[in-house]
Amino acid sequence: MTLTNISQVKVFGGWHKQYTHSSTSVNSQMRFAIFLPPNATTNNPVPVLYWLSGLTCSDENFMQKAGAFKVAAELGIAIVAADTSPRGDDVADDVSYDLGQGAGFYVNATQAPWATHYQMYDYIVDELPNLIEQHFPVSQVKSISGHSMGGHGALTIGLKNPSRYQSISAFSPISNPMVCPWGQRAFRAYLGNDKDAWKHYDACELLKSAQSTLPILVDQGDGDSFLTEQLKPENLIAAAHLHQSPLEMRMQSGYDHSYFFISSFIEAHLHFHHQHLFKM
Ligand SMILES: N[C@@H](CCC(=O)N[C@@H](CSC=O)C(=O)NCC(=O)O)C(=O)O
Repeated sequence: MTLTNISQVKVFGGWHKQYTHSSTSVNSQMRFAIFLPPNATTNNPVPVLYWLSGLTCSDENFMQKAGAFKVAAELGIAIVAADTSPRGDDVADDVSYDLGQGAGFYVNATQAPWATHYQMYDYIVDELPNLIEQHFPVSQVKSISGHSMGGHGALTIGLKNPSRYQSISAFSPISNPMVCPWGQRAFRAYLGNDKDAWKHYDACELLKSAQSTLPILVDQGDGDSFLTEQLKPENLIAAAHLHQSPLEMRMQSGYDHSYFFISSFIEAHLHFHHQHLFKM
């Protein structure tokens, strides 16, 4: 698979680079960004934190706003930021910000017109890590994190694939998409009306049926304007409680839904993942 490098810049002794490539799973051109810490070499492959962003985002929001590079460089962790959907003139879209391009919800769509390209679950779980491990000085050891729609993606992908990841974290995740407007709209479009199909992509439903899970850290601002209607962290806590799943939910006083919040706590998330990425 050919990667095309479209930018590279040195930061905190490491490198931030963007690439485009032709994706077989989503059947379109895709772009991602990678941060490589200074100690990443062929002789010293480093573990990777995969970052999934929220509605309206691309690979750039996290990389430009989260302030993650200094600590990732110190800890020797690579970070890969994916796009949030397939893109392009021939890719189905919607006029609203919460469906279509920029809003792929990290599922494999089964419904027309979305199913042709919206296979973001396969892209994130299989295709992107395979590409990253083939082309960069990284190991197969990985963890996953994300924000809002990307927090939902990190939780569901981590919970469904406990052997592939070491740890999961999320900022302000859409915790129970089956019962909130953002999730219901996306799942109805991408997955159809059968709610049994929705359960495979709902973190609360996955926790309810989980016997054991990876360690999970969630930070949620109590000043978040989406908290009550869309995010529902109390449902995640209740679902984790059923089987004593290892969830640490931290309510953070006064913080909103923005990248100001993410940048305030990203250091703690990197340390949390470091503890699990390097325990082997
Ligand atoms: N445009 C919408 C809200 C869009 C928004 O807030 N997007 C968030 C993620 S929300 C959940 O997935 C985001 O990360 N935006 C990008 C950023 O850089 O802040 C509206 O106006 O309500």
